[in-house]
Amino acid sequence: MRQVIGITGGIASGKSSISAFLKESGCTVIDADIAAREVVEPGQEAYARIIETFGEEILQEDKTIDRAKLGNIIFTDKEKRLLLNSIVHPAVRKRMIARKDAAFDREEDAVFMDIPLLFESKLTSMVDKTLLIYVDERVQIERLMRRNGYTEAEALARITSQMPLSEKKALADAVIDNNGDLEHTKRQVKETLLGWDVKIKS
Ligand SMILES: Nc1ncnc2c1ncn2[C@@H]1O[C@H](COP(=O)(O)OP(=O)(O)OP(=O)(O)O)[C@@H](O)[C@H]1O
Repeated sequence: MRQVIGITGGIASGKSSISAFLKESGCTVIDADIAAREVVEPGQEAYARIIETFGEEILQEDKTIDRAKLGNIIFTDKEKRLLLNSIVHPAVRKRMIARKDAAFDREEDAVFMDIPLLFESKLTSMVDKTLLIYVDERVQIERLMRRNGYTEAEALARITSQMPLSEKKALADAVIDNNGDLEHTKRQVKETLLGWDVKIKS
């Protein structure tokens, strides 16, 4: 049975680390953040619509969209934020679905989608199963401080601006504990996938 498995979690909970492991094991992992960047590149349909809507002043000299400028506009204007989302979100979904279809055409058994805001953006209809990468807040703060060079307060501010991982836990089909070392995490992923009848190489 072909399955689409959504990988989610919080900031610095370990989604990318798990995705890298799955890719090394020969799986297709479709990254929502990457798709979101690709659909607004020059030449894409969403790119043209964004310029129509927001004007050429949001372009940089090299004609790419100035994401910071656009971010500032939508940060203070809810209507514009919804408008931008109505352009970008369907394009992202379409792109991810095309990648998934291509993987299934290659006879792959399962496809993974790394979607940080899987539950918040109600994208669960895109996936058959959800895998939550979980860490305790203490570990999350430490890893975020180390990775991004944040102070503890900066790390905590970013964590608390998101839906609590404890809430996401209740929504997920399986929870992977990433508090320990990566080998321990990988073992849990393999076991969970085995339980779902998904075979991966390593
Ligand atoms: N089990 C682990 N043990 C030690 N360090 C880890 C572990 N898992 C992840 N890390 C480290 O923690 C940081 C966050 O992990 P990662 O980038 O995979 O998280 P993420 O969920 O993809 O983050 P974001 O959504 O913020 O980009 C990275 O620096 C990573 O190397």
